[in-house]
Amino acid sequence: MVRFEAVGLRYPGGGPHTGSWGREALVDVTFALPQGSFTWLLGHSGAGKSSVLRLMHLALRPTRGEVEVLGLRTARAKRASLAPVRRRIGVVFQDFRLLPYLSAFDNVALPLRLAGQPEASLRADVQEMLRWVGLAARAEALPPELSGGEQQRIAIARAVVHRPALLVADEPTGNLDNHQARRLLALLREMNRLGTTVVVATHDEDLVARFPAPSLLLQDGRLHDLDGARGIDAAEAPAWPGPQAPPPTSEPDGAAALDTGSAAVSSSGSAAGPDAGGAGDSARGWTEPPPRPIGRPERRLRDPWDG
Ligand SMILES: Nc1ncnc2c1ncn2[C@@H]1O[C@H](COP(=O)(O)OP(=O)(O)OP(=O)(O)O)[C@@H](O)[C@H]1O
Repeated sequence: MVRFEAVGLRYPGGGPHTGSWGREALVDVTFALPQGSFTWLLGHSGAGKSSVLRLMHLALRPTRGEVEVLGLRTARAKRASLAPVRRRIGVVFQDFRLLPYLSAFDNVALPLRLAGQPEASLRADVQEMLRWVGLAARAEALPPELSGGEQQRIAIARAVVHRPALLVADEPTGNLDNHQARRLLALLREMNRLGTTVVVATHDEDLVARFPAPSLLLQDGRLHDLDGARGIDAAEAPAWPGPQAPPPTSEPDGAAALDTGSAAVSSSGSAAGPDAGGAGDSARGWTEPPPRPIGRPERRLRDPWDG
């Protein structure tokens, strides 16, 4: 669950060491997203979308109010308590944030290594993910040797390889063509169907129309229209076992997934056309099959394109 309560956020202003603060980038933002929900985060440039996501993945804390993520109230939490929660969050940054001196493989492997997964099992998981995003052949490439779209796909593979309980994505389709964007969304919806809470900030209205889901709309740092996001009913969805068993204290039971868009995913799959899998795709970057089982069988991702 993600909960914002009367959140205000101010960035330091007036330059370094001046001690002054700018105007509030977020003002009285209040909402709650149940575990397992899928939410669009909408708003014009500068409205505060990235700021909301930074609070969600614990890169920032609110200057007032409370932000609760995966059971942790972050506003006054001890620093040491943030790290284990961060490890359960996948982040797709607007500017990718790949480590330029690590290969594509090592970038994707990072969350698994941080979680202490043995190298032997880790190799298969990373290769699986690289295959899925169509970049298995570029495993040894350094990020500066990859195109913008390829870097974005590596960033996406890194964000989802450890099956996070919460995935936040900041304009994840910005460098992808329409076909790749639809496939990415199908993957995110499939992860969501399995129980991951997903929040996607975007300007892409076509994508939002294609994958309808509750949305949060920001205007000048204020929540404008909750569009039902406050009232998501998460009761019916299956529990998400999660790639890393959550620490016992971290999450109330009953974590549930809301499949608000499985029909949209399916129809998108068919809309992708007869070449949605197979050779046609590898030319465009994404290959079939989508991720084969990673980890225990019950944690497998189903093929989002199998209708
Ligand atoms: N590091 C920062 N320091 C100072 N002000 C910032 C910082 N980051 C964002 N802001 C300000 O906070 C406000 C919200 O910015 P934010 O990046 O959250 O918007 P956004 O909706 O994500 O925009 P975009 O779609 O262009 O990425 C803006 O007024 C911006 O100038």
